[in-house]
Amino acid sequence: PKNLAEQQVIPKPINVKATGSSFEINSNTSIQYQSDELQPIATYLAEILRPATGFEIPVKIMDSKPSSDHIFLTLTDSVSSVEGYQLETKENGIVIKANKPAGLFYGVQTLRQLLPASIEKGTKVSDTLLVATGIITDSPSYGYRGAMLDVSRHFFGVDDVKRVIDLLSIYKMNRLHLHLSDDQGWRIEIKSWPNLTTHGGSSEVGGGEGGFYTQEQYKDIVKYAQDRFITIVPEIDMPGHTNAALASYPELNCNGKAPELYHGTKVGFSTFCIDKEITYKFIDDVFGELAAMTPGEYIHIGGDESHVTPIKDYIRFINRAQKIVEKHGKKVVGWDEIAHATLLPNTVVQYWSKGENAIKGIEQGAKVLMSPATKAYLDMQYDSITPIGLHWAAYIEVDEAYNWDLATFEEGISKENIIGIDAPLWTETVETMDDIEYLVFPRVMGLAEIGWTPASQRSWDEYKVRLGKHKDRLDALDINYYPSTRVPWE
Ligand SMILES: CC1=[NH+][C@H]2[C@@H](O1)O[C@H](CO)[C@@H](O)[C@@H]2O
Repeated sequence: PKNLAEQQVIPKPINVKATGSSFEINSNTSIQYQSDELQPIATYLAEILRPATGFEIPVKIMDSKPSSDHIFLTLTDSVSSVEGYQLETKENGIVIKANKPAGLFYGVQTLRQLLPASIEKGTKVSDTLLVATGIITDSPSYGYRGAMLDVSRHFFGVDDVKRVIDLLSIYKMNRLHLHLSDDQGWRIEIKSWPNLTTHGGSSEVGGGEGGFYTQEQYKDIVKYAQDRFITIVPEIDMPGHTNAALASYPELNCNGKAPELYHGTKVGFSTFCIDKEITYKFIDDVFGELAAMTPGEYIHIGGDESHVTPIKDYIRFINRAQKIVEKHGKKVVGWDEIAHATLLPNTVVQYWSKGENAIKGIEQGAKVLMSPATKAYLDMQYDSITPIGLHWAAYIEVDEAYNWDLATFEEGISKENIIGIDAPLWTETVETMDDIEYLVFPRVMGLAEIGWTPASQRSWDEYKVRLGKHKDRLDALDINYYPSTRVPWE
């Protein structure tokens, strides 16, 4: 195989020491884990290797006396970072060490990329599976590395969401933010307010049939994500972007009249009725049911573009909404306008358009989640002829999506203020899984690297070669990526 140091792993590992030989995965190879909690990770790797090799690849608790030819997964305090790992490959076996299971999972993702791309096809490969020997010591720069899928403008079913989870996990992303409600659709069943989905979930942009997740389906998505060390961050956008909820319940409207369902793509025309107590009963019920099925620590309350909510009302609303979320045991994330309100100590400000809002948040002691629209918005067209996507913020080619850093993007927002990166895919113009993959890939890979690898170790000139050599892997994974002419695809 290529020397370990010449491998094309994305995100780029922090430290690679090659020893110039190789380990062969053979018919004796087993995957052995140190404790039962690690068995699912061992099985995850086995289920990649078995179809590719045709070997049995048994998965079992570690033998008392380790022998050769095996892959070992062990936890140890000698790895300090909670998501870090050490991957050591010798001629007679592989040992992946980590402090927590997540680190082992990331070591497995790196091992996956040290093997030929053909293993991703799920069929028997001709080449012998050789892994270059050496030691990879790796850990992420930021703890929040994620993407957002807007399932409101266009609805995407459970299988599409699971495909997104599969693909994000390959690049060590650990958050999926689901934009579950907006003007055009309410996508999560709330048992105490059933019309939200029976009516509010029945359409989408362009007038299609929409759809929604039952609570069982949402829990299935949460577990599928958790098994891949991805935490779901659910968003209920408010007080603006609420036409679907307002259309579902007349009593939520100040004038007591429910608007029609909305199939367009305008923003900023809707608002909850700030002065009605039922509004707060509503969000208390919604956040109560959502929190009960969301193991992650965050619930996103939206807060963007409340253009028809008087600012003083907006502030009162955001202040109350935060307290309701925290009453249900969750921390709050909101789009950067929420910084006009009084932020609770754990509230995170998601920077999408106004740096001064994020800085207002920092002045209140808040942390920032970086999603600047000119760099991280995956719904932006690559250029003026990209068939889908928007360009209100910018055209974002693959190099432009890579050529920036979280800690230097905005004067006044530095590393210690930032919890990580979130790459939003808004779906006004996105209707199919192919559309999702076309806008998300390859840019999300560079954004995953921005969240993982220190800026001092990154450059477009080096990354573009590594990305170009990743082509056969993207093809093997059947990803409908944008073949940018700025990448030397091999
Ligand atoms: C936070 C935010 N609010 C707006 C803005 O981003 O632009 C998106 C399109 O790029 C749009 O869909 C969204 O409703």
